[in-house]
Amino acid sequence: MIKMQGVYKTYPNGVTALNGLDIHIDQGEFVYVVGPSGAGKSTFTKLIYREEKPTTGTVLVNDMDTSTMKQRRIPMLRRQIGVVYQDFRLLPTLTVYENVAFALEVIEENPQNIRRRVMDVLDQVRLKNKARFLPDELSGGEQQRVSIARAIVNHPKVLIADEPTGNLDPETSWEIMHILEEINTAGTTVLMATHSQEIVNTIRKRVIAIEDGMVVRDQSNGEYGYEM
Ligand SMILES: Nc1ncnc2c1ncn2[C@@H]1O[C@H](COP(=O)(O)OP(=O)(O)OP(=O)(O)O)[C@@H](O)[C@H]1O
Repeated sequence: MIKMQGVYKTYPNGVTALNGLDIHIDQGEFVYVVGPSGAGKSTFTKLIYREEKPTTGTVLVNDMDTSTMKQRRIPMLRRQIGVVYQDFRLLPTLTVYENVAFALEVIEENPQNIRRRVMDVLDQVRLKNKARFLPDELSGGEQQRVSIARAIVNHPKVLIADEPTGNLDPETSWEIMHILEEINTAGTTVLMATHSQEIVNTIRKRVIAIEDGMVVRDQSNGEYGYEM
């Protein structure tokens, strides 16, 4: 369902971030993307939700070719993909409820459905009791759970998490991992870029290691493989 073939990406400043990627990920997989800083992990994920386009090569997501896709089709692609960032990226003046509802309002979902779906998803990330809080009234782990709720409220086929535990303490990181595992068990493909040796070596999944813009390792039940 995610298929990259012969993908190269050179940014306008001349930096080559991806150097011939061939990757195939099936629906329902859980994949860690690991590798040194600057290896191309974020660039790889950005190609999937068409934040960036490859310089050459093809990127297929659910049979849509994101490399040649017309601008007006991008919203349709993004409806199938949820994204979670290291720094949460919540809107600071909106409540927890409003941050999550916003994702549905922009696609003009009807108000009754919005209410039901937002409360369901807040229940899933165990934050129903904080629906009226503002982001800065929450802990880092709670903010990340809101951002996960926002990412999945539209039932995406793919969830991309770019270092979702990067700003969190170990205990909170495990909570986030359990939520990501639950989402994956329900059928969503999860792609997680991470520098956490402990997480990758404990919750074993497929590991794709990228170095200098190339896949140097692709292991099922893999390990982190780098010294911290
Ligand atoms: N918008 C951009 N313009 C120019 N160069 C960029 C841009 N984004 C990333 N790069 C460069 O592309 C290379 C790969 O960056 P990328 O962010 O994909 O790496 P990464 O593996 O995610 O790194 P990290 O683990 O530090 O987040 C780096 O050399 C980076 O400086």
